[in-house]
Amino acid sequence: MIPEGASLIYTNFTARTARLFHGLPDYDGKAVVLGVQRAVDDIVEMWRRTFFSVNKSVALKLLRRRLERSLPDNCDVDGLIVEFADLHDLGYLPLRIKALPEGRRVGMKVPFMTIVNTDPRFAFLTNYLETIFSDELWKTIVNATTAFEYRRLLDSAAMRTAGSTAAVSYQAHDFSMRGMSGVHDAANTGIAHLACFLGTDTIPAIDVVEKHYPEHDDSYQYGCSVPATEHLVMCLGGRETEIDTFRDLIVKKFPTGIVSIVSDTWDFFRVVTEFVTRLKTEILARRPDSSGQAKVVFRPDSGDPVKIICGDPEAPMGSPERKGAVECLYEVFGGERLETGYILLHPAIGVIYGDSITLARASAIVAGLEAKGFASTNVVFGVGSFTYQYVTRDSLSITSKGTYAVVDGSPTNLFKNPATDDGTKKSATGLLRVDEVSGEYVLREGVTPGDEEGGALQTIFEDNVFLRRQTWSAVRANIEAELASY
Ligand SMILES: O=P(O)(O)OC[C@H]1O[C@H](OP(=O)(O)OP(=O)(O)O)[C@H](O)[C@@H]1O
Repeated sequence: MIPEGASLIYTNFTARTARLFHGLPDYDGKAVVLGVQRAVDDIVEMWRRTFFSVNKSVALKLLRRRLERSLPDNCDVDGLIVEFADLHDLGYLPLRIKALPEGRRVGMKVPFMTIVNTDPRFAFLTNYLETIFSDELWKTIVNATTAFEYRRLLDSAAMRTAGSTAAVSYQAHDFSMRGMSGVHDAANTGIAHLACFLGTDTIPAIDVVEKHYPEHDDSYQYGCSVPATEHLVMCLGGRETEIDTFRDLIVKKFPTGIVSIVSDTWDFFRVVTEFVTRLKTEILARRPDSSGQAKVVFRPDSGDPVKIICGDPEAPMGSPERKGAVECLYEVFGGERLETGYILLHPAIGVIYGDSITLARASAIVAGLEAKGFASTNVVFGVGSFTYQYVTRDSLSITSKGTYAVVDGSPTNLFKNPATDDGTKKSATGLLRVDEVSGEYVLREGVTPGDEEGGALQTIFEDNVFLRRQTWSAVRANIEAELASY
């Protein structure tokens, strides 16, 4: 549909508005740039595997079959096939992709990526790829922005109540995989959590960062987990002998290090009162493993998370339910009063809650613990699909728009600005340049081709060659710098 004389099309990707994003009350409306490198790698590889490396006649036959069977006959399939035949002869995607550094945060309507064709025969390609780039990127960016908010919440609560953020890298653990849309989705958006935290049960996300953001040091820690039971394990042990299942796990199967045990199979408050009293000697006798820790972590998994952890003010006076999990464990094991004045539970025990956690619930739990005099780091959060799947592309309105083209040799600035919109959908125009001014990314529109070459958007990919690859430690360093400057 584009004019025959079009030789260049230039498009940008941007987050347009955070109106629907659920951040902390002081969220400043920026998006975390993440996943571009992974998406470019996978899209290029997908084209290699399904098109360029397939015998030309076979590739074109498959393409023709799909086009003819899915489009009405008013479409010029022969014309499309000629374009794809030429592309197959070229043998790669003739694109220049520029992006902001991953792990940095960018304001709304400032592009984090631009794409332009490098061969005048394939101007159509730029926006032909709009959908797949959007599809591969939006959720990683939204979830990285959410993970950043969890990190801000937990860092600031830890500083206030524990006097240190040392434990926070492990204080949010990714529980989302079973609630995501397949392995691809879980893995490629699970990297968002790993940009801000180390703990994850989305193991394929570790594979993704190791593959696409490799470190030189083979011992680099991209992400980690701990031994943890599911309800099945507890059910297999039997209701009447549940305490024996706990004892077996604590004493025989995992006599050292961290072990996390789901504890609500029948009666959570019986576990954190009666069972822990009976098992106290065995729990305190456990020894550190290579992590330097020896901790039994109790996992409630039902009820109101805030009340279960912090206590239910409407429960009967003196009842375990009124005290909540942390206070119950404190009564049995004690803890240390930190210099901040808040109490940290004995290092031999801990609590993780991972059922339908949201930023709002995590905030309420942290505040509830603080109000009771307990450090925020007494609880670890299992951040699951209730956080990472309850999002849409509109959470940050991530979109792609063509802003510049060359047609019949003439450059033209493009833009949309619908009269029926409130201005949110108004696009940038012309060639774009992003500069960093006092730590903020600022967009300049309609710049010259020479000016477009400079600025913070850096060429990461050109004509099948990845030119600038970030390591995961560089991504995390950017996240840390963003946290420090918030
Ligand atoms: O809801 P999410 O945010 O994804 O959190 C993860 C949840 O997934 C698991 O539940 P599971 O499906 O095993 O069963 P359950 O709901 O009966 O606990 C886990 O026990 C958490 O409760």
